[in-house]
Amino acid sequence: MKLLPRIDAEGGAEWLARTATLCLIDEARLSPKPGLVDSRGSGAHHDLTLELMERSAHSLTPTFQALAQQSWLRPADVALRQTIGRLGREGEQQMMAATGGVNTHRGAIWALGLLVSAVAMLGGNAPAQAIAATAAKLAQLPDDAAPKLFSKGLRATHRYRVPGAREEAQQGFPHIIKLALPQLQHSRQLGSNEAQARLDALMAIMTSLSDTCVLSRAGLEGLEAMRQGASAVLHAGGVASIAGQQALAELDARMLALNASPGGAADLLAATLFLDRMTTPYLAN
Ligand SMILES: CC(C)(COP(=O)(O)OP(=O)(O)OC[C@H]1O[C@@H](n2cnc3c(N)ncnc32)[C@H](O)[C@@H]1O)[C@@H](O)C(=O)NCCC(=O)NCCS
Ligand SMILES: Nc1ncnc2c1ncn2[C@@H]1O[C@H](COP(=O)(O)OP(=O)(O)OP(=O)(O)O)[C@@H](O)[C@H]1O
Repeated sequence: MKLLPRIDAEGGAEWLARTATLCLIDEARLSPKPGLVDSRGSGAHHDLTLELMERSAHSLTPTFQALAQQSWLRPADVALRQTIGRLGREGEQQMMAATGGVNTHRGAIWALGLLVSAVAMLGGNAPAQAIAATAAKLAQLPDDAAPKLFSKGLRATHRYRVPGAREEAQQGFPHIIKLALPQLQHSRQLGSNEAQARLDALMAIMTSLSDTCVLSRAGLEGLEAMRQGASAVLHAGGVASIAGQQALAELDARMLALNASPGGAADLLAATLFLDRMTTPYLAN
């Protein structure tokens, strides 16, 4: 794998932040995504629009930049964990201020925030697996300053006894490393265009994630519909094939009927695009 040239802390932090924001915007615009906000419309969401998602993404650039600056060449220890926990929570507040109190990117701040920190800890240059493993170390450390708040995601992980956003990070983002990135590369190699390859990567995540957004809104029936529908798209030949496009349209209709939206999968797609840009020179900017 070819890596990017080594970069310095200041320019590196700015570049990482810009790239993370771009990945959020790329994810939001990518269409057609089942149940999610995309350039066609709001999906299963009544309080979200593409414009709001983009405004939210831009509001997070300073947070990502501060995360990168504070993490540059630092080791994974409790002090750094507490710093990035504080910056992440401040980022959530900035997001809420920019969106008028709507949760657009809570899960994305968590996943991308940890990954931005991890790249910076590694000096701005490392393979995807090393970045994910470093982010996992951070996620495993305690953050005693974190308020013990109730959340829908936490309730879903307890009720259904499944891993959620926290565990995905603590395990080193297996849905990105083992499913999404390999699928992205595979679909590109088969000649899919970039949007099709990204949609295939989203499908790969959706075949197995316990997405607490889906569980909170549509229970196990919604989760099963998501997983089966995404498998059907990939088995039909992926989004580049006519049969795959048909299966994707069916999945979209099913998710809308169930009021289900795979927001966790969308966050992990944005994080996948980020790791892809970190390690694919022609996509870097
Ligand atoms: C751990 C987090 C995600 C809270 O998780 P919790 O499940 O309690 O909350 P919540 O339901 O609001 O958020 C979960 C979000 O993650 C996404 N998600 C859902 N399921 C999954 C999954 N299986 N895998 C990954 N992401 C998922 C969804 O978008 C969902 O909205 C995080 O918000 C947090 O602790 N933030 C504090 C600040 C911090 O420590 N930041 C450090 C890094 S910047
Ligand atoms: N393109 C997208 N469309 C919709 N959601 C997305 C998209 N990308 C990421 N998400 C994620 O989905 C989550 C939103 O899910 P959801 O609306 O279920 O959360 P909520 O605000 O907790 O619940 P509710 O809207 O039911 O009150 C966000 O935290 C965000 O991280």
